[in-house]
Amino acid sequence: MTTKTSKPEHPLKAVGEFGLISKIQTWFDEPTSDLLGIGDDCTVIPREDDRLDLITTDMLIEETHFLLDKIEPEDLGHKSLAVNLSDIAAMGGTPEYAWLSIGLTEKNDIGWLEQFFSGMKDLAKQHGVRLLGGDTTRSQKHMVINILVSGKTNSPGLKLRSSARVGDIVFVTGMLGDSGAGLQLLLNNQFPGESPAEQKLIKAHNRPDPCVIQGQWLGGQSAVHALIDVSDGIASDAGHIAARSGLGIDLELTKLPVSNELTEISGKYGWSAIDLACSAGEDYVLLGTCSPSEFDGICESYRKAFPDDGPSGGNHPEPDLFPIGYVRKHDEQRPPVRFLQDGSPAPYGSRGFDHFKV
Ligand SMILES: Nc1ncnc2c1ncn2[C@@H]1O[C@H](COP(=O)(O)OP(=O)(O)O)[C@@H](O)[C@H]1O
Ligand SMILES: Cc1ncc(C[n+]2csc(CCOP(=O)(O)OP(=O)(O)O)c2C)c(N)n1
Ligand SMILES: [Mg+2]
Repeated sequence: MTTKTSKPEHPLKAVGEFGLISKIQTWFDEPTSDLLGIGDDCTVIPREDDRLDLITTDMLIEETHFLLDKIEPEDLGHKSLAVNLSDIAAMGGTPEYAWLSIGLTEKNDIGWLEQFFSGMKDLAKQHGVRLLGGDTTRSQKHMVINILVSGKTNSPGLKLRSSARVGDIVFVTGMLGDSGAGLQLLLNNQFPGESPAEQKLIKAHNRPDPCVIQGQWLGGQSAVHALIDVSDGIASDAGHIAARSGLGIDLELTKLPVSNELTEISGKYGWSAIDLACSAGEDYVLLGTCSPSEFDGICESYRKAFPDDGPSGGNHPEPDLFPIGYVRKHDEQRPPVRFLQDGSPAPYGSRGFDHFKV
């Protein structure tokens, strides 16, 4: 990649983001297999009559998650809620309520905030989500946005990271790598983008559409077993399904769905579209596993259910389920997620995004 921000090494680099989360789990003495707890896209709380409450929270910090002068305030409001709705979608759930905590700097004046809230409200309305509370503080240097979203599903509709089965087809619901390329353009000071292709990649990064209705639909399919959203890149997110299911995953590099715009702009700047698709993250498509005998039928029904762009257009130009690999048994000799090129192990290693390793 042409643009790398050089940051000092973080003291948590060796343990990493996910190693730290495991430590937090042990420090709190929280079990690893309990539905209620840490480890999936949402916390799941069983209620009466088979209802399951879903709760998720994600934080966005200026300069870590966004560049304030390279994102429209409406888009930042949209994205802050979208990344949380995406976690509800990844459980096969329906979002209901949101809580917003914000730390504001002198750069966030009232006009800017009105637009920020307009972007968030439009997405909330689209999905029937109500803002029920939050907290507001001053922040000295960086804007901080933390949203908590609650939602619901039921036992048959719940899709866990731990439910993959050997032989399942691994699929994604949309293009990979557009968002990562959009970020590279922003880091190269190309905002709002020179060409329609560049603008589209920046939009995929700054204004991702969460796959909420797609997640609900997949939740209704018993042949779909595991589901996660792609926030850290498929290399990492497929790894979460593999780890939680105690299995391995093989992903075929030639099958990754990559947009024409990503191919064009990667060619223009000499970027690797495959690297962006595997490890840049923030695609906010869903990655799932499905019984192989039922996959074709599920794809056909999916295309009928989503004949066009979905409710807000956005970054899913060809609604489809794209098969990208298989679930296999765990094998100590192989990495949990292995990349193949035309069926043979590829000389390719890829890690997803980790806050302490970048
Ligand atoms: N600081 C924390 N304390 C407790 N649980 C955490 C913390 N950070 C993350 N988790 C939990 O660890 C799991 C993985 O988190 P994360 O990778 O952020 O998931 P996601 O990509 O779905 O947001 C989730 O179940 C999340 O609730
Ligand atoms: C300025 C800037 N630098 C780097 C990134 C890339 N980036 C930041 S966070 C992230 C991964 C997703 O965020 P995270 O906080 O890990 O969300 P979660 O996995 O918890 O949903 C990526 C790819 C970015 N969006 N903006
Ligand atoms: Mg998170």
